[in-house]
Amino acid sequence: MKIAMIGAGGWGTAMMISLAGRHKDLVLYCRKPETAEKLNRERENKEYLPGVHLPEVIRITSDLKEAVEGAGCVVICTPSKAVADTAGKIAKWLEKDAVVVSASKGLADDEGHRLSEVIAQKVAGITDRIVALSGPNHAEEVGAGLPCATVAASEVPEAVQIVQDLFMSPVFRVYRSDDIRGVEYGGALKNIMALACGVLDGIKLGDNSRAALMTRGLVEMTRFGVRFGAKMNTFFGLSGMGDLVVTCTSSHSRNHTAGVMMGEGKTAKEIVEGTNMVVEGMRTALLVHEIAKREHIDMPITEEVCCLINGEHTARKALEVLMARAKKAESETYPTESL
Ligand SMILES: NC(=O)c1ccc[n+]([C@@H]2O[C@H](COP(=O)([O-])OP(=O)(O)OC[C@H]3O[C@@H](n4cnc5c(N)ncnc54)[C@H](O)[C@@H]3O)[C@@H](O)[C@H]2O)c1
Ligand SMILES: O=P(O)(O)OC[C@H](O)CO
Repeated sequence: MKIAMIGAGGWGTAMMISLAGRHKDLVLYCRKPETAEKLNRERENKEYLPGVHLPEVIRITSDLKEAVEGAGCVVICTPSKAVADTAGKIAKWLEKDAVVVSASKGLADDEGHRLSEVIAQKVAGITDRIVALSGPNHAEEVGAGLPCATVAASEVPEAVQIVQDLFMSPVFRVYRSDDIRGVEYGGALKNIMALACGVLDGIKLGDNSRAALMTRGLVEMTRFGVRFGAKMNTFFGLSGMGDLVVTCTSSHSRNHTAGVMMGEGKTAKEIVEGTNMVVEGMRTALLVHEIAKREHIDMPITEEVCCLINGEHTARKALEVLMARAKKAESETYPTESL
């Protein structure tokens, strides 16, 4: 089956390299012709995934029609803010009943639409085989062939089975899930907590406080997801806790790194302008905070992350606010869905 990857950042490139071990019809799409030409010439993505060879079997193009036409599986892996637009653009060349995979992490808009939802809207009438792929998978490690596990989720069982079969390898283990909401919310919201953990590490608050933040962060993520129809158990799996752990602790994480810089006093604007890479947690925090306010969902960590992004609180002030919250029983803070 032909597989098209739309987005040649670190993650799109790493997935292609992983797929190259077992597939022969692979096309990597990048927006700029000069980037496609450079990747073809150098066989290395020096900007987003340096040091990893791009196998010859991967064709690289800046022609979207060439990438999408004839593909049985199209993976969208742009920054979340560009997913809806990208899905709209691929629609006219998309094969009937092709599987479309959303591999980005974030929300589509401040209405709380998930990425797979906006993809489904854009490709309606052509295919309903939409799958979210999400888990603790840093591109640097996947590109280097280190082992990892992830989750493919969809409401369409045959679509999720196709993705599991296509992506599964001896070093890339794929689990199936029918809870696409939980998988997408987990992947989006853990980036907010990674920013917060980075801040905490930036001002050197220690390991105990990081464990507390990650645990309370998981409760907050779960509370939000369950309110919007996700299954609670999904947050305890790879796409929830698994991804939370890796993003809050790994030196590869752009979100954690950005948080460290915020803790050290850099502004959000300075951080975003200082990198070519996407720091999804900033956009997601602002979107989630708006939704949480509107829906009366208690999300104190997200709120403080937004105060930091907007320059309203210092890291010390955010800590003070979180530590001084009302006394309560731990159990009363869990979402109401029973396990
Ligand atoms: N890097 C990882 O380890 C990793 C792992 C899993 C998921 N993800 C997710 O995958 C998505 C992409 O991340 P990445 O790490 O590949 O990004 P990246 O920062 O490495 O690269 C961003 C890529 O997006 C392209 N881009 C920027 N704006 C665009 C636009 N408006 N339209 C189309 N393309 C645009 C850039 O040219 C570049 O190729 C994000 O949602 C991220 O959270 C990343
Ligand atoms: O580098 P980050 O913080 O964008 O995280 C990348 C992946 O989501 C980790 O699974």
